[in-house]
Amino acid sequence: MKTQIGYFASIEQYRPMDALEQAVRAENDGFDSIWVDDHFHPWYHTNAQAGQAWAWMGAALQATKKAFFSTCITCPIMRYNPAVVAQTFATLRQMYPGRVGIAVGAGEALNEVPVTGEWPSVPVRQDMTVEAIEVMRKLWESNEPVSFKGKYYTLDNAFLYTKPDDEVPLYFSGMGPKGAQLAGKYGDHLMTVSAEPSVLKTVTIPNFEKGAREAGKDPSKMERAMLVWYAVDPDYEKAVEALRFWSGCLVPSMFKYRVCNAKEVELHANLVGHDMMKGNFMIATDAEGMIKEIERFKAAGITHFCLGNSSPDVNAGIDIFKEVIPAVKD
Ligand SMILES: C[C@H](OP(=O)(O)OC[C@@H](O)[C@@H](O)[C@@H](O)CN1c2cc(O)ccc2Cc2c1[nH]c(=O)[nH]c2=O)C(=O)N[C@@H](CCC(=O)N[C@@H](CCC(=O)O)C(=O)O)C(=O)O
Ligand SMILES: CCCCCC(=O)CC
Repeated sequence: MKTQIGYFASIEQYRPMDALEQAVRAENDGFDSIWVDDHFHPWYHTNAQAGQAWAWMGAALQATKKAFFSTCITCPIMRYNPAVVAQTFATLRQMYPGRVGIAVGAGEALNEVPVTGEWPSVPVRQDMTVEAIEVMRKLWESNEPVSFKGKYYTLDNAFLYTKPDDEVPLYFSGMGPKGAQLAGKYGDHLMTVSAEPSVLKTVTIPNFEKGAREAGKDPSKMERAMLVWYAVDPDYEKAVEALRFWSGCLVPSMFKYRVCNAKEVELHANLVGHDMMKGNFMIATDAEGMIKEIERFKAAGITHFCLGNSSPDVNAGIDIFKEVIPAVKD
């Protein structure tokens, strides 16, 4: 499978219009795809944003010409009703044929708790995600009104009047072994996030392949996408520190507990050391260093990169890819 290089235009880290300008620049520099975070509260408090992802996608699709777009990722189970998620992405894909996908996952307390007050366990949220996908696919595929009574969701003669000519490709996020297996079974492609190459090779990807085979699919035809943050700067330590905004994502308890306050996440994020950041993010002083970083994850099985740019000079962090992309594409 051919390697694809995507740009993660963060509307948590950057103002929506700045992220849109980054997306246009990234497309012009040769990125294949643009991904956007779907958040209610952000992963840091100071100078953070949290724009609405679908509103941003409509504007960014219109401002670009050919790049593929997807959220990275949408949780379709609580603050959003899956039928409305299906309607939104069907509309976008009809308007921009071939250019729109969706990535889904079991959610984060940061986004679901502030507006629902609910936070079910991981296994329950994974089960809800699987049922939400069933709801979305029924609506995308049916030529007749759909009635459905599931464990979590109900459709009563629901019909999508606005549909694309083909189905919306669905990436399923799996961070843990069970999540990865579900991704293979119920997703069209895998999405994962900042995992170490050894974990990808021995846990995430084998479980994803197992799930795909259980569903009778050929995993070699499915993408393995990964969101990973990077910073490029001639001063290596400055590049590491520029990734501070995302260091809360490296704290496992942020996923286990009901942490929904960005100020609290920031307190934990500020305690993460440079060693941990160096192991989990891509850090380089020049194009050659970035090429090596991408090759490291390609060797572990990643085929589609969603690269979150946290470089001190954001535009330089995009333009360096004019040199990187031709070198890493097969
Ligand atoms: C927590 C793990 O669950 P998993 O289903 O594998 O992954 C969950 C993630 O997909 C979501 O949280 C996702 O919504 C996060 N996310 C995101 C993910 C991604 O790959 C790329 C980009 C993004 C950006 C983004 C996200 N979410 C948003 O809402 N918006 C965004 O923009 C996990 O570890 N699962 C394990 C099982 C863990 C478990 O059950 N633990 C139990 C204890 C078990 C025990 O002790 O025995 C517990 O914690 O209670 C697994 O194997 O699946
Ligand atoms: C390990 C981090 C997973 C979540 C990342 C996220 O929500 C940022 C967009």
